[in-house]
Amino acid sequence: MNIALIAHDQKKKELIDFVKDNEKLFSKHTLYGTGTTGKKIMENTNLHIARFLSGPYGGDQQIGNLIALGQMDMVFFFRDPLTAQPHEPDISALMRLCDVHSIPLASNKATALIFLNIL
Ligand SMILES: O=C(CO)COP(=O)(O)O
Repeated sequence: MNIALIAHDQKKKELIDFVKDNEKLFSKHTLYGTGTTGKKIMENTNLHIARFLSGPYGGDQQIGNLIALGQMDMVFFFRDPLTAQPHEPDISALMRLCDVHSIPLASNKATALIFLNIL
């Protein structure tokens, strides 16, 4: 599967720990990420992440493009609901495209844990 990994700054540690804990499962898939999230996951695991731009600079939109093209199977996007994001329209657009194309989106760890069953 093609899987996108994205986290806002306050959620990066949570996503990195989650990916580390499940590294063997994730290693079976092709992984994509926004710039900083992808970099930090690669620094903390042996996984390769195809990185796009950082979220505020267009990374969310680039991942949305792959969703629109039917080239993304699952999205893990640990969002920070308590901090205003300058690129909120891009974030909404990414989540909207997941709904338009019926792509599973885990926006928090509880959902991500359930998604593990189908990795
Ligand atoms: O802002 C993001 C998602 O909206 C994530 O971007 P980074 O991974 O570059 O921090």
